[in-house]
Amino acid sequence: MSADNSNNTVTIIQITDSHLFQAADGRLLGMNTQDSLKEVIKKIQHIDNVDLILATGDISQDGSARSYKEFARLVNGMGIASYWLPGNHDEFRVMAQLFAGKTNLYKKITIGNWQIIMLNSSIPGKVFGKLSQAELNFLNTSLKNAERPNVLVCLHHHPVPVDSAWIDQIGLHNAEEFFEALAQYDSVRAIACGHIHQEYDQIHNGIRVLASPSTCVQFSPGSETFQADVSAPGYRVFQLRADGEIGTFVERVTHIEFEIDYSVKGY
Ligand SMILES: Nc1ncnc2c1ncn2[C@@H]1O[C@@H]2COP(=O)(O)O[C@H]2[C@H]1O
Repeated sequence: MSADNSNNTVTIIQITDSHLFQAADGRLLGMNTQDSLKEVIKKIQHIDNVDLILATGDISQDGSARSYKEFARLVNGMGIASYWLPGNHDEFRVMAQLFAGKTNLYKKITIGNWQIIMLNSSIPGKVFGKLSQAELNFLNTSLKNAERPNVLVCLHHHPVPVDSAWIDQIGLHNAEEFFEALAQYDSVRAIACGHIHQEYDQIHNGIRVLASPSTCVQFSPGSETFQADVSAPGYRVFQLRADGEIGTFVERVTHIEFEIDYSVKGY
């Protein structure tokens, strides 16, 4: 995808870890994930001049065709271009079949003065992530041939430890290779990931690593073991400036009580 407005700031919304179910009333740790995504979307619709939406994986909890169709219906309903990559809960084959010929699964987006690269870090049957040789090759080629001077790389799994023992075991297992690839170019301004169900913003190896809250349940930052958090569903706003600078912040749904079962110790 390409749009020629290279002097403009590009506004992007990252949504992640929606965990939709086949059933409209599907719940994750007690929270109805379709309802929480709808509330997040209502809030995003009040933001002016959004150029595109990036969904960074775990769109579905159960990989069902119905969950993807509902996600597409809700997200496309905003009338904003959106691009999606898979997470560990997703069934990429189902996504690819359903959205063949559509732009949603494009892996390279050129907009303003930015190149966005969408990676698939999921491995069937595993909760942790790993970039296959094919994905690493794609990353290298895309960085080499980047059509703009500033690059944002997106993937589901966090490529850095986030100070939470249980979450750090299920991150990107070949993060070293990933950072080695990025280090060969001076164009990479940031990495955006999901999976950790909490906001995150740190510099690693000179590159800014950012994560967004989930559109449903959150995990407690810094917890050694699995722990659902009290914070509300949300999303991250990115303002990608033409000079490579990034403005970014997280927003959350307010004034709505979501049901969460804190006694559940996993899913
Ligand atoms: N109690 C637990 N301990 C470790 N991992 C868990 C636990 N409960 C769930 N998980 C997995 O950890 C994952 C974290 O994010 P996901 O939403 O990908 O899906 C979650 C589950 O697959």
